[in-house]
Amino acid sequence: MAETTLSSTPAPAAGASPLLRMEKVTLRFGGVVALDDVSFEIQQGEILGLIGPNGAGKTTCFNALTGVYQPTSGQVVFDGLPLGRRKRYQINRMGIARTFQNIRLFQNMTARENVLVGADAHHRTGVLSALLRLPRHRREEAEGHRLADELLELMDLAHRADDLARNLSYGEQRRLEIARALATKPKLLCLDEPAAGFNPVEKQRLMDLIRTVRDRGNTVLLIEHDMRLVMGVTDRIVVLEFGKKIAEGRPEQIQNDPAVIAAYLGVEDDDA
Ligand SMILES: Nc1ncnc2c1ncn2[C@@H]1O[C@H](COP(=O)(O)OP(=O)(O)OP(=O)(O)O)[C@@H](O)[C@H]1O
Repeated sequence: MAETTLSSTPAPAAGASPLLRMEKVTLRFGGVVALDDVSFEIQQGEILGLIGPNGAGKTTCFNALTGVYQPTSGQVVFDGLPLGRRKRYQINRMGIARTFQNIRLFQNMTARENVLVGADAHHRTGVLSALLRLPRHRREEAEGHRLADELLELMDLAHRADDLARNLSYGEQRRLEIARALATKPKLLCLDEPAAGFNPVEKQRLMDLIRTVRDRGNTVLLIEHDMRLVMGVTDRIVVLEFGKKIAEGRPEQIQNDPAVIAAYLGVEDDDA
């Protein structure tokens, strides 16, 4: 068995508590063990990459921490609270937002309206105050519009604000998804293959955007197949293979880890 970098993972700052903890999470689909006793932490303010060959369990991991699936055993703790059996919208309100591998926008709504849907999800006032146009609702509405415009600007989409989502280019739609997720004011933003289908220039731009998002105070969990992007933008990386965590560490450690190299080359790591 090749040595992994588990022991060389940088220790969190003294006194810091992780934003998210996966604690011995196992998730089975019938006979398939999609996640097998997986534990890792995401520290506040870091960009963590989640990588692994096809079918390794990355998306299942996202699904476990956004409430799409319940772990068969183990638990996810976010901001000090176990997610338990909370529903997706409740987890979103706790501060976890995500984008999807396949773009899921409201295609017949404008870019701004798509972002406003995200902002609305965060509003505290209900239908009655909306109908009565109570001051608190009006304030939330104005704040939602301000935030939508700020996020469209951030994602370089201000000039597309009034265009229907379906008329946006592929890259613009991907950035709009990120803007919509950010509109829910998440503490943790989970990006599922945000660079899929991007050319090198778009990938570089996305790396800059991810850094900007972190600099705004978000923590980022990134699933991505493009190794240059992952190595270039993440602080730490967790590697899965066949549902198990096989390594964890800084990009330069992961890049040279024999178990990771073996997993990607599809050879036995004893032979590597
Ligand atoms: N809803 C489901 N029902 C049954 N099996 C599933 C389901 N979702 C995922 N799996 C299986 O769990 C395993 C992990 O899949 P998952 O999609 O999490 O991998 P992944 O690392 O995200 O792969 P990719 O990089 O190809 O997207 C695979 O064997 C997959 O077939």
